Amino acid sequence: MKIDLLDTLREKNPIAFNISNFVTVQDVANGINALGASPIMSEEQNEAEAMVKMANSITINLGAFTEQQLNQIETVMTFANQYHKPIVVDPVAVGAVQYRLERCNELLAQKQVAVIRGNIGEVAALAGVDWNAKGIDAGEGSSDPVETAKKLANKYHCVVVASGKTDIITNGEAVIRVFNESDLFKLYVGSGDMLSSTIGCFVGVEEDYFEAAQTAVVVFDVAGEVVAKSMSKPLAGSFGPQLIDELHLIDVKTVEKYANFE
Ligand SMILES: Nc1ncnc2c1ncn2[C@@H]1O[C@H](COP(=O)(O)OP(=O)(O)O)[C@@H](O)[C@H]1O
Ligand SMILES: Cc1ncsc1CCOP(=O)(O)O
Ligand SMILES: [Mg+2]
Repeated sequence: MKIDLLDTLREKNPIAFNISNFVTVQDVANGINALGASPIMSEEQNEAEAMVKMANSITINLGAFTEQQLNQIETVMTFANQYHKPIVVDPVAVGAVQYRLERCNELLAQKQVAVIRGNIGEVAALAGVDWNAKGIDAGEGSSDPVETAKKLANKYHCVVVASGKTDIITNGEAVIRVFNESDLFKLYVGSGDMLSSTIGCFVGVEEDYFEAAQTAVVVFDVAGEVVAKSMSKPLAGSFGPQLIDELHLIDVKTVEKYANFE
């Protein structure tokens, strides 16, 4: 695993264009800014081409899109493919809302993305695998998460990150599992969105998207684990800001020391 991509990220300070949701946009912007990227958000169709040309990567979060935003998202994805800029998609709640699932599958069928990052309920829905998702959360199911993630990666010829207590990263063949974790991630809305946008930062500096996704997951998970272990009162409200602080502080040595993957 290329953990020193963290240094590359900070040297290059990539412009990370994010189409976020109104719930978590500020945590996403501050999280990836603290990490060493340069976030920019936009919801305006008329500046789509300029945004894509300027950006090193595009992260599209489908957390709370409107019909108008969907048109902008389509335009942005078209330009991203045209200008060869990597796209990360976060398919929020596609396992729970049929409308979202249909729109997301349409986008993924028409455009080429670098990485899909969702919880296992979202990944299963896109892969067409049986699972009971619960709103924005993964929910429950008995299908094999690794086979499910691989199926989705092969369906859309991209890297898939299926997050959860264990995070699964696959290009459809090879699989890496990351075991760093904390229950506090589940209590902080936006953890998943921040992870997706962190992956967006790394695909902006590394053309091997499988490698980029691995580094992003390990950096993000270790940051959260380090924070959780350091808290005298491990509570949800203060976890988020401290996670942002740790994304600022974390270095290659710390990640190498605590990273737990195979
Ligand atoms: N059950 C869990 N226990 C510990 N960490 C988790 C758990 N679920 C998710 N995480 C961590 O939380 C982050 C967000 O993942 P997840 O909760 O699956 O996304 P989402 O918020 O989109 O549902 C990931 O870094 C993942 O490692
Ligand atoms: C609560 C909520 N509703 C629509 S988007 C959103 C945030 C989802 O964030 P995450 O998937 O990172 O928990
Ligand atoms: Mg999510």
